[in-house]
Amino acid sequence: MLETKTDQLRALVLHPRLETGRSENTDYDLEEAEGLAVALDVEVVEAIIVPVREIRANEYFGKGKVDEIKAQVKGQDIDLVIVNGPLSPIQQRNLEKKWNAKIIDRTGLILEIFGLRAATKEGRLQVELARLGYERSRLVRTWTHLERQKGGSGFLSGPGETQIESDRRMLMDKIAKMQKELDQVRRTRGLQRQKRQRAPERVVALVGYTNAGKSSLFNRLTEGGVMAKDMLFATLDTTHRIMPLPSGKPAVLSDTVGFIKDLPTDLITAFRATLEEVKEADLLVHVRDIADPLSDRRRDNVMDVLDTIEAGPEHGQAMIEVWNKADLLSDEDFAKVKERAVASQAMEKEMAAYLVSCLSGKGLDDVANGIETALSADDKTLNVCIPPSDYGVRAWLHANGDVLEEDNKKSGDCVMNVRLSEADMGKFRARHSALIVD
Ligand SMILES: Nc1nc2c(ncn2[C@@H]2O[C@H](COP(=O)(O)OP(=O)(O)OP(=O)(O)O)[C@@H](O)[C@H]2O)c(=O)[nH]1
Ligand SMILES: [Mg+2]
Repeated sequence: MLETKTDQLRALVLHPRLETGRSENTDYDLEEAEGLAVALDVEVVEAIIVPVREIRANEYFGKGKVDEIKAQVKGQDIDLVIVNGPLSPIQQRNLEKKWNAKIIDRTGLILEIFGLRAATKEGRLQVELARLGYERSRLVRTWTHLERQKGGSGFLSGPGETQIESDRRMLMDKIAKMQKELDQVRRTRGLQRQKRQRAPERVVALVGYTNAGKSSLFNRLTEGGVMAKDMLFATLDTTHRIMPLPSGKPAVLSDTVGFIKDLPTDLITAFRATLEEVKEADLLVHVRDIADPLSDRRRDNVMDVLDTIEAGPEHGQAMIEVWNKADLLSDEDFAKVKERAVASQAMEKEMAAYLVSCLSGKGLDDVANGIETALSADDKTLNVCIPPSDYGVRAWLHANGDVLEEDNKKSGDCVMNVRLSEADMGKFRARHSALIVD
């Protein structure tokens, strides 16, 4: 359904700048908040930085500011105030009363965005569950999709006490029901993941800050990929596709939810299943918007989130970086950044980075090669001698490894030199150590 301009909520974006904290990047923070608001399809009437000397328990902002903003909300006919920071339920409630407008804080905003973007059934359930948890702690109805349009019943008026009680009961029921549903979806996904692990394809997961270009890269890299009916696992959902590696071998590429600064804990919990997948990937590809002035800070944010789920290089997981949006760099910056990327590829100790533009397609071949190189970095070779009775093993080696040499002896034995990933090598040693020569 197309919404006309007049249906859009008129929003005021406030970025609280704590006078005590570091504040050098406030402009970008404001810009990010504004961008998120736009992503929600609201009309941003104004976005302003509000200095906060001390956070007040009741209304977050000082009295003077609260009155000032009240006048602005009234004067500009604002429906929604987005506060780009954490509000306690009480602060949110009080400000809503005072300003007579709907308020959402940063967590609420991020939840809404995730809700809009969740593509899979699991994703939708996860967001909804996180949102319900958040609502429960607030005892006020947050902004739901149904209420997005202007003039929805009771949109601006807060619920009364009995309403709150029955809302709370309803929420608990709903949470329990969804938790069940989600458990079911997770079981299915767990099974799929097991299948994927048993399958010979390596799993490569894209991670990165929201809007860095993960999905764009995903689409680019899987362009030539088949939707793999003939592959070993049954379902590839919208976020898993086959990527043909330059050697011709297929890998499974998985697109993931974008990370963001101050990811609400509710969301991290809700997305645990998705994040598990990140953890178990053979390789992480960290997609970064290299033209973003806050690129480095956002890299740190992403690494922090990875750390909380015990994924990434710190936890022994292979990772490379893709520096996207090269087309947005000036010629001068491009040359400098490119030099850094090339240098990183040559250095053992540094994480290899590849400069690309998903928009123009420039650099994508290098990324594909980089992925293949990283995937095979820990490969090991092995000499085996397989008697005819064990020919199933031979097929397994062909499916899972690179057969570098193969010699069929007169005796019927097959002597092979095979390159295997570390993981497959482990499996092979555990099951067929008797067949290993050396
Ligand atoms: N100029 C330019 N824009 C790009 C490039 N790659 C992606 N974009 C744009 O950046 C925006 C975000 O791209 P996505 O691929 O959706 O980013 P994402 O990381 O998947 O974002 P989330 O899923 O929201 O976390 C889109 O508007 C893309 O068109 C690029 O190389 N250059
Ligand atoms: Mg995406």
